[in-house]
Amino acid sequence: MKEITIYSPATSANLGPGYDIFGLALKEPYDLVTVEIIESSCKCCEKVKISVSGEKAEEIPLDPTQNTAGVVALKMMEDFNIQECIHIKIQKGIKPGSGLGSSSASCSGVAVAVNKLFELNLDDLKLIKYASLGEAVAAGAPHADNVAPGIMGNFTLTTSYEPLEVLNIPLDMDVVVALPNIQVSTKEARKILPQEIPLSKMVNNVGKATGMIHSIYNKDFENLGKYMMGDQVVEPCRATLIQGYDEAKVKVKDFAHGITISGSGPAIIAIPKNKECSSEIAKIFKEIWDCPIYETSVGKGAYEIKK
Ligand SMILES: Nc1ncnc2c1ncn2[C@@H]1O[C@H](COP(=O)(O)OP(=O)(O)OP(=O)(O)O)[C@@H](O)[C@H]1O
Ligand SMILES: N[C@@H](CCO)C(=O)O
Repeated sequence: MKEITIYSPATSANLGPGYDIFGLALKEPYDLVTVEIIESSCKCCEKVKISVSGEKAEEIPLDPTQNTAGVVALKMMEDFNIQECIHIKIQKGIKPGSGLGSSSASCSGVAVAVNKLFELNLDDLKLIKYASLGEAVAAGAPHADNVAPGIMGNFTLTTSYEPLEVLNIPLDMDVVVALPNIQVSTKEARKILPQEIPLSKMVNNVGKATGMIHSIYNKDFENLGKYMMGDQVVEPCRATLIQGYDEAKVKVKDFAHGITISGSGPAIIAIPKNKECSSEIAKIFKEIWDCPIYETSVGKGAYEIKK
């Protein structure tokens, strides 16, 4: 039967002061999402069947109403009156609960796959809207800062949620990412955040976030890293959840323009000063956490892999 496979990248959200707004697509790690049209007369009780392999596959729900990819597919199929049944095969390269947009990679991958397979011709913004519905299952809120770069690639700004508005900025930059073996659920890491903040912190964070955009346009990675580390609201709350993070911050100082928590953690992302510094940062991360490390760079959004 007809099928399509999508490369769906890991993404790093927030980048310090850009909570729920900033996001980066990474070249590695990534998920592969295959969607196959299966016999309409199949005996499966659902229109959407899911199977998962790879990183922590056993922890991922197969019920399409609980799996982030399933939720997106069901909604798209309902809206476009798609009668066929589909089998979603997710090969996880991104560990769930990582802070690298594992749940969102499935959402983005399936949105792009269903769009192509059924020739829906949806634009990126509509795909991001559908994909973000899946995030509500994993994070308790349909935040778009992972699915936006997951679909568009590069650096994205989700400038509005109602209505959804996303801006995309090309960015060619190396990063080093550590994935400490600590479990942090996005849902829980959102609950510990303050619902109200003093005006002074708002002023600080807007200043740092706007400074980041200026730095990106000027390819000034030194200032980008400095501003990225200036969040006074979210990062200080979550830093306490990641053992070893404070030590890492001190030890990478000479090698990184900046370091922060990726998404809701535990992943940590650093901007190296150069290639040699990238290896030094990777070494430091390995010593502290003895965990998977990715020396990678900003990359493309989800795309079809031609077989
Ligand atoms: N297709 C899926 N892929 C990954 N996780 C899924 C999927 N469907 C449901 N989940 C659930 O979502 C949760 C993981 O999502 P969570 O947002 O906590 O982590 P993450 O996506 O890796 O991190 P972050 O959003 O901070 O980058 C787990 O409870 C997992 O079982
Ligand atoms: N903006 C979201 C990203 C989760 O990856 C959060 O920090 O909760």
